[in-house]
Amino acid sequence: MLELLDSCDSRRFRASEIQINPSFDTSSFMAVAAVATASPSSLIYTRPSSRSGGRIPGSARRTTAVVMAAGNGGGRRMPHVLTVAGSDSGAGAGIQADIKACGALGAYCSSVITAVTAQNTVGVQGVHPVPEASVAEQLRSVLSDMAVDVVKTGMLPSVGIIKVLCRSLQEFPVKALVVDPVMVSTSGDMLAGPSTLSGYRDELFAMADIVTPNLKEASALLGGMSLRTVSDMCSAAKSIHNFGPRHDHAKMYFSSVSCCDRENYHALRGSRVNTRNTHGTGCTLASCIAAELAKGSPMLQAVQRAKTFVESALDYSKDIVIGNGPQGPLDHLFDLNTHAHTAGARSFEANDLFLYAVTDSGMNRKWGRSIVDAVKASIEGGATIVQLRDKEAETRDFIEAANACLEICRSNGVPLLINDRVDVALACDADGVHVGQSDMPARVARSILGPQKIIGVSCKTAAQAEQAWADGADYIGCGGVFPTTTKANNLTVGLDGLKAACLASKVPVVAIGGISAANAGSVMQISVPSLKGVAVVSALFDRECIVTEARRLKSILMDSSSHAKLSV
Ligand SMILES: Cc1ncc(COP(=O)(O)OP(=O)(O)O)c(N)n1
Ligand SMILES: Cc1ncsc1CCOP(=O)(O)O
Repeated sequence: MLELLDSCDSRRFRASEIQINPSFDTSSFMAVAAVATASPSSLIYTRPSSRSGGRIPGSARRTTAVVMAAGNGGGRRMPHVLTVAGSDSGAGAGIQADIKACGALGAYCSSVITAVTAQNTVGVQGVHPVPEASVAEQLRSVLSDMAVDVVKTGMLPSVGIIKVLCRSLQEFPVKALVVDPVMVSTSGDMLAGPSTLSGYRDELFAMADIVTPNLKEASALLGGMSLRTVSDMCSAAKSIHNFGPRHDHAKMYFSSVSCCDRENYHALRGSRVNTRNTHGTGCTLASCIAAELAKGSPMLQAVQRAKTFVESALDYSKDIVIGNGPQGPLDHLFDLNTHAHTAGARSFEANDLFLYAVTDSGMNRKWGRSIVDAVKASIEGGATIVQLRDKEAETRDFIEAANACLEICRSNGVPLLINDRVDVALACDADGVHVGQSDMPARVARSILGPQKIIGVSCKTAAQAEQAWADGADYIGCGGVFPTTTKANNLTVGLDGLKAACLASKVPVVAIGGISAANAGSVMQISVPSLKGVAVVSALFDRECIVTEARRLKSILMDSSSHAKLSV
């Protein structure tokens, strides 16, 4: 399927395309993938202040800088979608859905409101078109000032408004036009009069790059034609295509199952999600296509990504309850919320670093215990955070061990991080990762893992600490403080090096390397506020009784930190 999709990539922005989507109004548009594919690297994450101790996180500062630079004519432009649609008071569809969907995919979304509707999960209680002159004024405001890449249309309640839009697009051409010919709501209520059919057919379709009717709308556009089989849908797509788009490589997409152009037929299969929360899926699909086009995706890729997004949103939203009616909305921002909602997961606090247990598979083998028993014992002894560090494990075994340890950590409210392996952390939904200077850069890990996960970075110097903060790290691990045999070829920074890094660090610090009950007190006594604890491997896992050693260390740390507090 992907090969077929790729074969059309060269036609970006030139093709006129038609999609008939029969299933959004019947809850049948289903999740193929459990993981959202909204390209994470293009999202700008700003983390909540509770995670950042009130400071402005690096990512938020960068966003501000971009906005200011763009105002001065420099800086980075954001992909920009303008939605021309109706307001849905319930915010499941219309303008509100469009803005959320574009935002979730990293595109800026401006809005021209064509109608104000009163609706909820029960149905549509009122439709009030906005006067044509006001629509024209809104269009001019946005299009004359902002660099809009793609226009996406939703509810256009009258032929007059369709004509106003066509004139604006002639005056201010954009890269692509996505037309979602909204006529009937998912609840079956009429949102545009029959006269708009001619407006679409005679005016707007000729300018469109893709048209995305659902089955009812496709049928209405074709004079009530019955559309039951895939073959019906294919011929409907071709008929609708004949209304307008005139480009050489004209394509047609139809249904959640397939899409085609003049020469090719592409399967876009999914499976059904059993949910009542389907309100706004049509608007969301069209907006996602628009957002992807604005980001520069070729049309088929944009359609595929949009479909994946909607499928994931349906899957993630299937159990949410908003309103009492039969048709609930999606949670468009599921990707931002998912990890925060993971049962047992909680946000990072600096004091989590107090007694940081870093596992070692070799040591546990030597003492004849499983990783799970070792982690259990460290938590029983008082470890406040655990890192799974295994340089030899096969990926499958690593994930299995991580899942087992995660269960223990979650039930004890202790975060579990994965050493080096962002893929393993993602696979088991661990609380985060710890990366070194030669591993995946923290800013890349952040863009992959999203705003909620914990990211620690190994740093030996003030400059590395500064960089880690700018990259969005939650904490740094500084060391080796003392010589150690656990990690080969590791430069020792000593207490002075630790102090320098702590003084420079804007995020909490944990000391690591050669730390044991014999010297943990001296580490904490450097008394720099950013130093929050010690991370140990052999002092716990290369001992006969992990619980006893953890308790001993904890009590030393508590003594020395209260001593340090008194002497500050
Ligand atoms: C808490 C903590 N600090 C530092 C390290 C070292 O990480 P790294 O530099 O990536 O070395 P390896 O652990 O990969 O050998 C750590 N793991 N944890
Ligand atoms: C992983 C790591 N990073 C710097 S030193 C070190 C090893 C710490 O092990 P130990 O606590 O046994 O000295």
